[in-house]
Amino acid sequence: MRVALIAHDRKKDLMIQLCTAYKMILEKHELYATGTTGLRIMEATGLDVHRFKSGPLGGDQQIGAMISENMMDVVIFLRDPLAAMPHEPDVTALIRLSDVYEIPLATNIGTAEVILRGLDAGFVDWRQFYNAEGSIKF
Ligand SMILES: O=C(CO)COP(=O)(O)O
Repeated sequence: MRVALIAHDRKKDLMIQLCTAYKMILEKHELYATGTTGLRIMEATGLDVHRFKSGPLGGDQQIGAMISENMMDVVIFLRDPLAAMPHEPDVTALIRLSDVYEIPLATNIGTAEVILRGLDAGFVDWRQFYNAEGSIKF
C-alpha cells in the first residue's frame, strides 16, 4: 500500500513519534511525504520515504495529484489546527481530494493510530480492487 505522511511544523515531533512507534508496520509499505516531513522521518527512523516538495512549495499538491490518479491508499496528515498557513488552499485541497476518492485519511494522531493498525490488519485491502485509473477490477 502507498502511505502519505505529512505534518505541519508543530506536529512534526508527533509524526516522528508515530513513525517510530509504528515502524514495523510502516516499513512494509511504500511511504511518501512532503519534503521536510519526509526528511525528518528518514533521519529519525531510517524508514525509506519518497519525498516530494515541501508543503508550501507544492508538496501537498503533488500528493493530491497521486490521490487523483488513485495511486495513494492512506493519508496521514497531522495538520496544525491552531496556525494559519500560507498554503491553506493546498491543505484544504488535499483533504478534499481524499474525500473525493474515499481514501482513508487521518488528521490527528488518534485516528492515525487506528488507521495504521487497520492497515496492518488488512482493513485497507479493498484498495487493491482499484487500478491506477480508479475503476474497479473484477
Ligand atoms: O506544509 C506541509 C503540509 O501542508 C508540510 O510540508 P513539509 O513536510 O515540507 O514541512
